[in-house]
Amino acid sequence: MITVDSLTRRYAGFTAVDNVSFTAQPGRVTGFLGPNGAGKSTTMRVMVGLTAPTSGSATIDGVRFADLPNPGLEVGVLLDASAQHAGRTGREILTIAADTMGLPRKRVDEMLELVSLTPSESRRRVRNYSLGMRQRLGIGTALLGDPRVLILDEPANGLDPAGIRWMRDLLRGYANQGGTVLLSSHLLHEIEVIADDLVVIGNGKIVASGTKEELLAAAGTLARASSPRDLAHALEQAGVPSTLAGDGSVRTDADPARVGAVALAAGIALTELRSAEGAGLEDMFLALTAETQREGVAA
Ligand SMILES: Nc1ncnc2c1ncn2[C@@H]1O[C@H](COP(=O)(O)OP(=O)(O)OP(=O)(O)O)[C@@H](O)[C@H]1O
Repeated sequence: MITVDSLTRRYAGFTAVDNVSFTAQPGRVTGFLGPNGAGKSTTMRVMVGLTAPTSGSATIDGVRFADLPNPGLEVGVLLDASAQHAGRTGREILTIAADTMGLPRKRVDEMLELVSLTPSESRRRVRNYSLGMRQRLGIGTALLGDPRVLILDEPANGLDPAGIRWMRDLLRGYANQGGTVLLSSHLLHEIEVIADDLVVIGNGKIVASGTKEELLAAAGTLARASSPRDLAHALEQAGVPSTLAGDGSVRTDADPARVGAVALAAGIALTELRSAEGAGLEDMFLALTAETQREGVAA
């Protein structure tokens, strides 16, 4: 289990991570979600001892990463797939890591096969790898020591849709066997398909956490009609409060059957009617993203 407890990291008056606490449990994939600059990488760097916390702690089964005798056998880490030595081949990188951890060389071939790098690809220098190949190699390096905890920063970056599905299946299988997976992303939908639990961070603070089901729980009803204003008006007349969302949909806490009945009675043809599953989380995430968006980019 990964435990982050009241973790704060300041840089010259700027608080990158502000009193953050959460856990990542064994047998679960925990998604660490937040817009660019939210503090995900900083939190993960503290977890693996690359950045010192200003206060608070991050531990793996109660032990700080720096105090683990042979960390690679306990925690698999992928923080930046492009940080691998560009002049070495994929096979060399895995071989050096295996030797450092005291693992048999056959583990290298097993990992190459697991991450689907072919023998000829494994003999190519990493500078000639695509980002997706680097991510695969990075995941192979993280899994080399058969650790029970995986910490992956944006591992889906650069993977194509087939690669993302491959990674999802790999991480699912790993968690199903009791492993603890923490992976970060700045994309809600990417993490939604992989994670069991979600921790959402914005401006250095945790803004939501819980199981995916809890966070995506039905948030009322979403309806669309050719004139959303007419629909909102009809709902208001019927005593059903609603809001007009920026995307032209009408949101309400009433259930879909009630909204359908009101629309029918008012002679309004609906073009969409469903429970607004996930809309709450998506709205919150978009608001967070907009808040942290740099000027100019937002426009
Ligand atoms: N060494 C440092 N010195 C000063 N500021 C830093 C340093 N490292 C990170 N920061 C700042 O801390 C904030 C959080 O950065 P961090 O890299 O943790 O965010 P992130 O959530 O991983 O973002 P991204 O999705 O863009 O990788 C940012 O504003 C960043 O500029």
